[in-house]
Amino acid sequence: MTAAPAAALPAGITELAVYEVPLRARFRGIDVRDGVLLRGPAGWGEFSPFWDYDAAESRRWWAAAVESAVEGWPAPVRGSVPVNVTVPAVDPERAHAIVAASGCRTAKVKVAEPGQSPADDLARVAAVRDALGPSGAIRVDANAAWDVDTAAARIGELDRFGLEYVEQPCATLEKLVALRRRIDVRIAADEVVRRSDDPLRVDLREACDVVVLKVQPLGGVRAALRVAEAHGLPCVVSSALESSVGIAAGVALAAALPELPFACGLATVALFTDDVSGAPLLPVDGALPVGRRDPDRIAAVAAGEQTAARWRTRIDEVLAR
Ligand SMILES: O=C(O)CCC(=O)c1ccccc1C(=O)O
Ligand SMILES: [Mg+2]
Repeated sequence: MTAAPAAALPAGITELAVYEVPLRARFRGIDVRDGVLLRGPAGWGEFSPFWDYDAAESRRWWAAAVESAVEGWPAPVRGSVPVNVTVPAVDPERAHAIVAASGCRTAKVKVAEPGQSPADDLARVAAVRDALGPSGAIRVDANAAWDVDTAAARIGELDRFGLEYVEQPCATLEKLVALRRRIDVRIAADEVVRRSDDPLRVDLREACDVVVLKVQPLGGVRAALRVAEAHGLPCVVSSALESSVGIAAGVALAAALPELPFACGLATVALFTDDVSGAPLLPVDGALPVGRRDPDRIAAVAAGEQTAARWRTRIDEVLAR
């Protein structure tokens, strides 16, 4: 970064670097991913809240980056983390190719994309089942797009291909509770937890079977471990589409959880056309190794001055109280 933000950075932060990397396919309305890397005594951390999130919501993301850079992470209880391949809302041929190339035995498929039809979802999930074979696991993520009736109908159709769970099918806790009474497929809670004012106190009883944990939105590895403990449900660690620096924090969380019954959504560096690290955290045989990544390729993926300036402003807003 050419100039530091105006506000004082936390003690120990010695360097900021802004990256910008195009995605291979549009994902959650994003074509280019950007974010800030922070260097501290424990190593590098990532701060990359989405641009549609305000300063208040971004504060937990900042806390996660500072934890990574200044404090570091709790000790791992496993040395590698099984992961799912993430399939954006692409056509069936592309979905098939993404899964086949991944080496993963679990796939997470985006469904209910605005502008697409139920037939598009069915074709994509069919292609993913074909690529995985009968023994692979398929989960779908609707990102809160459906009302209860629509969710029940769509999940019934998609479950023809065998679903491990459906992530955030409806927006609210009440709708998830109503839906869960009507379907046999497990429900995973994502947005209702990570976008809540208090993720520790969301009443998930009867709303879901699985909790999705994301390091940045929950405010760090330790904060996410507390969320896992508070709910006492099986957890899946997933990314917020970070570079390998941020993904390493997700892997640290997954590695520190007492139980890890499902594959984690941490293979998303594969959605990037490039990475901040020359040793990107990409899955080998469906798993990621535990360990940090340094941004040794930051010069190659450095953001332009406009993007860098935008991030300086954003950090100032997050630090202003
Ligand atoms: O879980 C995965 O497989 C990848 C991560 C992912 O889907 C995601 C990434 C960025 C923002 C939101 C989401 C989401 O789970 O909805
Ligand atoms: Mg999700």
